[in-house]
Amino acid sequence: MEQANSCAEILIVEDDDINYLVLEKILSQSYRITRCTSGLQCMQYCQSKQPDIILMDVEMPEMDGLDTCKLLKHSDLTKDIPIIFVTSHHRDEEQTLCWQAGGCDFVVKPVNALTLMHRVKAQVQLLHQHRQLKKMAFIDGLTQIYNRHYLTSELDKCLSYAKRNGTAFSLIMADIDWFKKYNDFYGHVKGDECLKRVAQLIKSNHHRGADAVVRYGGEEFVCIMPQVDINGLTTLARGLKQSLQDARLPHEGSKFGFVTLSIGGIYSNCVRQASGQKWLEAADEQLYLSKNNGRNEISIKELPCDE
Ligand SMILES: Nc1nc2c(ncn2[C@@H]2O[C@H](COP(=O)(O)OP(=O)(O)OP(=O)(O)O)[C@@H](O)[C@H]2O)c(=O)[nH]1
Repeated sequence: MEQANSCAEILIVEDDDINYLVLEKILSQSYRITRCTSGLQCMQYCQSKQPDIILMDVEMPEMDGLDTCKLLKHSDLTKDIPIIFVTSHHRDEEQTLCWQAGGCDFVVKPVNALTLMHRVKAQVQLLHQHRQLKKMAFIDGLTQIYNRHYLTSELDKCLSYAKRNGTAFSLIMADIDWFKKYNDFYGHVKGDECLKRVAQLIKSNHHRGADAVVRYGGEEFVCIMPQVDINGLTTLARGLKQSLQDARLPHEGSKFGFVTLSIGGIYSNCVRQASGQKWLEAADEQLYLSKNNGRNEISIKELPCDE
């Protein structure tokens, strides 16, 4: 595999050196180029790292470009990568096979440099727009952290990944205490300000890129933490409680005098239950234990495994 340049990453899957060099010369001015020389190598590469776009040769020994494309489109991890076929086939039925396999476009050999540049540029633009829209759809307008749609979309995927790899996973559900009284005392505008501050405090408690902080409901938050075990979860939950204590956001309606969170934590040191719904229900139970224990409390439990 060879790398060059910056910006979007284009993976060129091409077994022939001359053909590869032609494509690389056209694209390497504007994009980062990676090369795989077979369908199998491409599959392996994409499991660990997903390129922005794939330029796929159709004819390759062992696994051809069409079969490679079909396999990529079957995996959650790779199904959204746009695949442009590079084909010497001109007939309609051969080009139809490219579309049917899941390709988003194709260029014919011998490759016209201008056509290739424009086809790739169009896909890169679509990709940016798609990512922007996805980001907007997944961000909570008030707090600017992830929203419930994000959780619904990502939690099961993260859990399946953890289950496949037998790794740890933890989840926190946290709810601001007596928030109705906060709104009643300070008004909704200040209530919104408080939600923003708390969201930022929760976010700044997490330093790993894999963690995600979500506004789950009105004054309820969820943190998902891949590869975090009981020790990590305990540290993070205590850190969260402490950061609220340090911030001391005034709350006249609370017996503590400042804004606090009731926290429910669920962990599995080796994930076997991949249903996000089950994790959320279990975290909710722990959260309500914390509420019943007087609030500003942490309750943590291992996820019961019913498999
Ligand atoms: N300002 C503001 N308030 C909100 C928002 N979303 C939900 N709330 C308020 O959050 C309050 C939640 O009240 P409850 O569910 O009774 O819970 P609580 O008062 O926090 O009581 P405990 O959870 O039992 O400690 C309600 O008054 C909602 O109106 C929001 O976006 N902005």
